[in-house]
Amino acid sequence: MEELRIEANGNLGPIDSSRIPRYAGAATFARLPRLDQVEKADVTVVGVPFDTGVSYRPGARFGANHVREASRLLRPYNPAWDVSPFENVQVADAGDMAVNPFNINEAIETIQQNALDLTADGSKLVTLGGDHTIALPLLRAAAERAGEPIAMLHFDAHLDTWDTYFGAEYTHGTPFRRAVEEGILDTEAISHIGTRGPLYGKKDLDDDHRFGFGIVTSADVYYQGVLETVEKVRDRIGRRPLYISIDIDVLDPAHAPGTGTPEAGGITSRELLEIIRGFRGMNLVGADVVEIAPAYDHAEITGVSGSHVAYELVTLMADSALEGDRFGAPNGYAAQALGQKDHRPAGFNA
Ligand SMILES: N=C(N)NCCCC(=O)O
Ligand SMILES: [Zn+2]
Ligand SMILES: [Zn+2]
Repeated sequence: MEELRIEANGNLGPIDSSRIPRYAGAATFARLPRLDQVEKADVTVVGVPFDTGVSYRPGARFGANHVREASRLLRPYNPAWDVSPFENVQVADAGDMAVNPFNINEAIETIQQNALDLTADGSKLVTLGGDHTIALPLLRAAAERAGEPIAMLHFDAHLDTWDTYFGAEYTHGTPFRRAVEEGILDTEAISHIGTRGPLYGKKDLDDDHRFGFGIVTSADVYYQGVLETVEKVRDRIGRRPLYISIDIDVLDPAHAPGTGTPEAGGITSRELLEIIRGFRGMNLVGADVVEIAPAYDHAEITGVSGSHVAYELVTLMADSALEGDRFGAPNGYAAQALGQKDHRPAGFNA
């Protein structure tokens, strides 16, 4: 069947859902072209079907395709930013990395190499997991491309700075401890957001603090709100090269039931989307959305959350490619609601 796509500024966009029903055909992220259909992508979305690192419910190996399916309903204009991301930059879907499910060490090597290959021409990567183990090789590749240790914001119910499970060093509960040990993170500029739930002991927090992490708990987001959360981390990170890793279990299980290690008391999808919008102008060099396990999902709730989160990350990358300094510029609906109406995108009336 012919693909009728939206095209603008020389960028090949999504299949036009007003001419080809959005539920028809094979899924790519947001119905965007595959990487082999474009000359070069500024932003590449890639899947990593890998969940050999999980400590509880398996199934995140199916996460990327679940997000692609749920992303059919995304539309090309993002009103919270007044930006059409797929018009500003070329975004494409590279499909899935072929990762060995029986050998974690080999899988990590493969992911790192594939991430380096996909970013060799300067493209930025948004990776759909996969369990959280995959963040380590993705961070290695991002730090290598940046040429320096990078800042990181880690959205998660969990710290993921534990040491080992059953003696295993590379698991979904340990990637950020490994990353600090390897010196690939700028430990002046790393924070967890959305942390909550029971730990093994107080030592978990002491270790985490020693590694340099700041923590904005899920309760902090509730009590201080989106804007203060954004301001705090923006002050801490500034314009450093930034990687954002989003474990979907940062959301309350009501907003993301389809995940392997759910914890009650999470942030809402509205809060998460608004926090990302608050990062306008920050130097996002790479991102992932992980831990989506469709077997535990219902009515695509988690797939929808994941697809919108990835869409905001892509928008942040596309917005940064536009002219002008956007750092700290008010953005998102919360900023608008607080009276910064001059930044309200055209078309929204009071
Ligand atoms: N990264 C995620 N989602 N979970 C880590 C949980 C590790 C544990 O079983 O204690
Ligand atoms: Zn988690
Ligand atoms: Zn995690």
